[in-house]
Amino acid sequence: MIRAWSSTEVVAAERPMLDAGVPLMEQAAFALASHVTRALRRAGHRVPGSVVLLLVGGGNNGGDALHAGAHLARRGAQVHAALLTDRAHPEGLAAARRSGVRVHQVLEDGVPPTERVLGLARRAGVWVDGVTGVGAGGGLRHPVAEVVRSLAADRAGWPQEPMVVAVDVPSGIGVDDGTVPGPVLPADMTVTMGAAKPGLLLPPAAELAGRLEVVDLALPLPAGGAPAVCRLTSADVADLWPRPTSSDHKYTRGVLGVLAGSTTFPGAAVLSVAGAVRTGLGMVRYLGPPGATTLVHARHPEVVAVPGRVQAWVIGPGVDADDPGRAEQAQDAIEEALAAGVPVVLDAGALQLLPEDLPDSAVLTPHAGELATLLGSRGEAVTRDEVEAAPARHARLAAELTGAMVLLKGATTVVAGPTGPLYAQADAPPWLAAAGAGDVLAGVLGALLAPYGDRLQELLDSGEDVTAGVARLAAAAVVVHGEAAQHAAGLHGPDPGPGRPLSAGDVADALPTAVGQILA
Ligand SMILES: NC(=O)C1=CN([C@@H]2O[C@H](COP(=O)(O)OP(=O)(O)OC[C@H]3O[C@@H](n4cnc5c(N)ncnc54)[C@H](O)[C@@H]3O)[C@@H](O)[C@H]2O)[C@@H](O)CC1
Ligand SMILES: [K+]
Repeated sequence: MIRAWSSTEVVAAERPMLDAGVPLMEQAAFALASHVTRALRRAGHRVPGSVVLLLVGGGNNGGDALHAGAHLARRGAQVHAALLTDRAHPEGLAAARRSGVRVHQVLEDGVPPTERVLGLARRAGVWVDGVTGVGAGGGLRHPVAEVVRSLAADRAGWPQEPMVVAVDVPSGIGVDDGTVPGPVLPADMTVTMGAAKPGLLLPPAAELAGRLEVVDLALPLPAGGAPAVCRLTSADVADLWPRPTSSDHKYTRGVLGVLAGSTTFPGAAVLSVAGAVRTGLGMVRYLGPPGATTLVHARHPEVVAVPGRVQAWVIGPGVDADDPGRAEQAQDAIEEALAAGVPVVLDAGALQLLPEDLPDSAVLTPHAGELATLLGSRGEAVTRDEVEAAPARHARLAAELTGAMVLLKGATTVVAGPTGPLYAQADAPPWLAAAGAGDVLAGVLGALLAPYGDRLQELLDSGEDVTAGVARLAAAAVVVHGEAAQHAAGLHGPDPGPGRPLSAGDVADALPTAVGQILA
């Protein structure tokens, strides 16, 4: 699991080590230089002869860049440092000069002239972004904001873009909330010090961080304390997977009720059932209109289409909340699920039928537009764009207002409960942005929740942190769904290339392979 800690916690953890004289900046800079070296080699270049430009701000982030530049210069790189303020880190600057880094004080009347920085930048194959790190907030300010904006625009126009390496974070992101309040130079790699920061995992900032490398500085982060943001890996998913044993039967493996599909959207029923069945569970009970039931049976004859006891529910994919009969049926199912105290996934149409208060064993699965509508119905008027600009904050707000777990779908999906760490999963290839993919995800999540349904009350009674458990399972469902999409898009294997188009059905069909690979 990748854990991200807030900038306050990281700075607090660094303090006793710095007081004890541990040379954290030297360690950080050495690791940074090593990562740049490795990245150059991966790209088929050698360090001697490579031209590196350090973009240096006035704090310790610039200090890291200068010290790393000194290492790279000693390894034979031609290193230039563009000082974007008049207060560059003194020891870093001295070390850089001693090692042959060419230092350019590019300020004119206190302002770095963009053309001059661009001139240096165009000669370099690697740009090291050491403008600001955890010490800055609220987006880059004038005048460095203009420099960074021009560099980002200039780079995008190059036939062969330089490699951008961000020091600690891409300068200008919202380090703790993942927002992008102003210009940011998108990085190919971010070398982050001590621990990942929330903005490196949360969208939209995370999408500007590139490959993430965490430098272990042995920081005394609170033992057992909760990080701000987590990201599950396939290995974490394997650990929590409900692997069947020889003593299992269909009821112990979980029975999932699926109320999905309508005359208008019968396909959603097929896809959400496929998501559940192909993830693996004891049984699916399907409730829907006759036409959709026929379609479901044609694909999944094992599905039972009569009501009965279930251990979890998926309610809402393809359900038209404006169809009074169907809305009433969905509402009854929601009430039944909540009264029985079993986990329930509330998707699509069901999001318009929510009761006032929900438990955190209910998982809402909106996309940004649906979340904006949901928040609007709770007195928080926001647009879809506002949700997309700060997904973590809005997902958390919706969780606080409803009491439920919120899984906000996107290129990076965020899971937020009313309390506890957030999860941010970036497992989906862009090919997954296709109709019906969300229906499959609802089914996957239902299949993962069903085996826990009967034990939920028991877990609550024993003081287990159910919120944390449900959040983890929701994040796990996103991992499995994303992995299946990788398979369906042909993105597995040593040299996968650009991938290929997929349908939601292809994703469902790839689920057994994805699960098998995760558990292998
Ligand atoms: N505490 C330490 O000794 C360690 C710190 N490390 C590095 O130090 C960084 C933190 O250093 P600092 O606390 O000095 O802060 P930063 O270097 O992150 O930022 C402070 C600098 O940015 C400027 N600034 C602040 N807000 C700005 C804005 N909105 N727009 C433009 N400029 C702005 C300030 O004037 C100052 O020059 C970390 O991100 C990491 O890179 C690492 O070396 C590890 C050890
Ligand atoms: K930076």
